[in-house]
Amino acid sequence: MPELISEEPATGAILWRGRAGDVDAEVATARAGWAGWAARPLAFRVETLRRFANVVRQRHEAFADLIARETGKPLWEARSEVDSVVAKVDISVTAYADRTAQRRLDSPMGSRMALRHKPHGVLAVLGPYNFPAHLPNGHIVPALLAGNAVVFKPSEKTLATGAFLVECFHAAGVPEACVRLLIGGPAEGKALASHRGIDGLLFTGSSRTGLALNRLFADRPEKILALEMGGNNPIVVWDTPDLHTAAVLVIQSAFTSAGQRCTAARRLIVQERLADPLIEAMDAVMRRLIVGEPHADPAPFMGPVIDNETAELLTESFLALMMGGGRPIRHLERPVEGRPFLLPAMIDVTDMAERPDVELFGPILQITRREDFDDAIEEANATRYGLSASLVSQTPALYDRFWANVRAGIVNWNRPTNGASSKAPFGGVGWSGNHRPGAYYAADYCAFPVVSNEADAARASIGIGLREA
Ligand SMILES: NC(=O)c1ccc[n+]([C@@H]2O[C@H](COP(=O)([O-])OP(=O)(O)OC[C@H]3O[C@@H](n4cnc5c(N)ncnc54)[C@H](O)[C@@H]3O)[C@@H](O)[C@H]2O)c1
Ligand SMILES: O=CCC[C@H](NC(=O)CCC(=O)O)C(=O)O
Repeated sequence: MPELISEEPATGAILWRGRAGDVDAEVATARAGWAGWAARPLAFRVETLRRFANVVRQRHEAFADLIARETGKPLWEARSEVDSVVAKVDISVTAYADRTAQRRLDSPMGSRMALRHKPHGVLAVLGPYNFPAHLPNGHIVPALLAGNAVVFKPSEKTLATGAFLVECFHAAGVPEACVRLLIGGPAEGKALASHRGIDGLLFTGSSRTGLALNRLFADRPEKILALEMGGNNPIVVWDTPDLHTAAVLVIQSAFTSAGQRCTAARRLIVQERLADPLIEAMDAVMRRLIVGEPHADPAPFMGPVIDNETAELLTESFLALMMGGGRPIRHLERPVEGRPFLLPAMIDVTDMAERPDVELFGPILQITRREDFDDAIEEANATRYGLSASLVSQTPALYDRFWANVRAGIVNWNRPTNGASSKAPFGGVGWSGNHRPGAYYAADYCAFPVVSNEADAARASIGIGLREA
C-alpha cells in the first residue's frame, strides 16, 4: 500500500504519515457491524452521539490546533470549525425527529397507517480538505443517528484531521466497526465509491469529482448518492450608500478561509456608478488584511491555501484571466518563497470577451460592472453552478427581484455569501449539487421512508366485480 503524508501548508512540516487503507477490509468490517448498530434503540444512538460531542468538547483545543496546522486556516477559524462539529449532534437529533421520525397517518377504517424510516446500511463518506472535520462530520453524524454504518475517507490533504475525528467517535463508544477510517486519495475514493458493499455515497468536494461520481452511480439507482459540490458564486452590489460596509461584506465573502469555501464569492457584479469608489474602499481594507501562519499573533485574517500545487494553479488561472482581457487591480502575489501564501487579488473582467465559468478555489475576486440591474442578475446567473448568491442593496424591491430570479440554493441580502447555518438545509443547484441538500436536510438522505398499513387481525372482502356464488 502506498504511503501518504500530510504537510502543514504554512511551514511544510510533515504532520502525519501512513499507509493507504484496504477498501475491501473496511467495507467488510462496516457491513459486519452495521446491523447491530441499526438494531439499537434511537435513544441509545442519540446518547452515544452526545458522548461524541462531549469528547470533542474535551479535546477542543487539540482538535482546533490540528485543523489549523493541517489546513493553514487561522486558529480562531479552526476553533469555530470544532464548534460546528460539536453543534452538529444536537442539530442532527432535532432534524431527525423533524424529518424522519415515526408518525401515524390518517388511514382507512379499521386499519392504521404508520410512517417509519430505515437506514440504508453502509454509507461511504468522502470529505474535502477545506473543512476537514465539520463537513464530513455533517454526513457522518446524521448517518449514524439514522442507524447506518460509515466508511469515511478524508481528503488526502487532511488525513490527520480525519483520523482525529474518527478516534473521537470511537472514544465516545460508537462501535469501531460502525465508523471506519479509510486512509487514501482519489484512487481509494474511486475504489470505495465503486464498491459493491456500500449502500450509498455521501460526497462533499469539487464538481469535477462529483460529476464523475454521478456518472458512476447513473446505473445504480439502488444506492443513495448525495453530492455537495462547488460554486462560482456572485455577490451583487447595487444602490447601497455605505460603501465601506459593502466593501467589508465583499471581502468577507471572497477571502475568508483564503477563498477556500464552496460559498465564497468568486464574482463581484457592481453597479457601474459604484464600481470605482467600491473598489477603492475594498483596496483600503485589503491593504490591511493580515495574511499569516495559523498561530501568528496578531491573528491573521487568512492563512495560506492548502498547498503549493494549488497556489501555482491559482496563479496560472489569474494570469490566464489577464491574458484574456482582465485588468488586474490587486495582483495574486506570493509573499513567501516556497510556501502557498497568497495575497487576496482582484481583477476587473468586464471587458473580457468570455469569462470562464470555473471555480477558482482561492483568494481571487473577479469584478464585472453593469449599468442595469436585470443585466446584473443575468450576469449572476451566467454559470452552471448555483450554490450561493448575495445582494448588497438598500432597496427591498431589488432584493425581491434578486431572490426571485437568481438561481442558487442560498440567496442572501446584505450578508456575506458564506457562513451558512447548520440549522438550515445546505445545498445548491446546477453543478453545485444533485438536489440532496445537506446540513439540516442531511436526515433525508440518511434514511428511506417505510409506510405501513396495519390491522391487528386479517379481515377482507371483495365488494365489487365478483359473480354470484
Ligand atoms: N457544497 C459543499 O458543501 C462543499 C463544501 C466544501 C467544499 N466543497 C467543494 O470541494 C472542493 C474542494 O475540496 P477538494 O479539493 O478536497 O475536493 P475533491 O473533489 O478534490 O476531493 C474531495 C474528496 O473526493 C476524493 N476524490 C477525488 N477524486 C475522486 C474520484 N475520482 N473518485 C472518488 N473520490 C475522489 C478526494 O480524495 C477527497 O476525499 C471545492 O470545489 C469546493 O467548492 C463543497
Ligand atoms: O466550504 C463550504 C461551506 C462552508 C460553510 N457552510 C456550512 O457550514 C453549511 C452548514 C453545514 O454544512 O452544517 C459556509 O457556508 O461558509
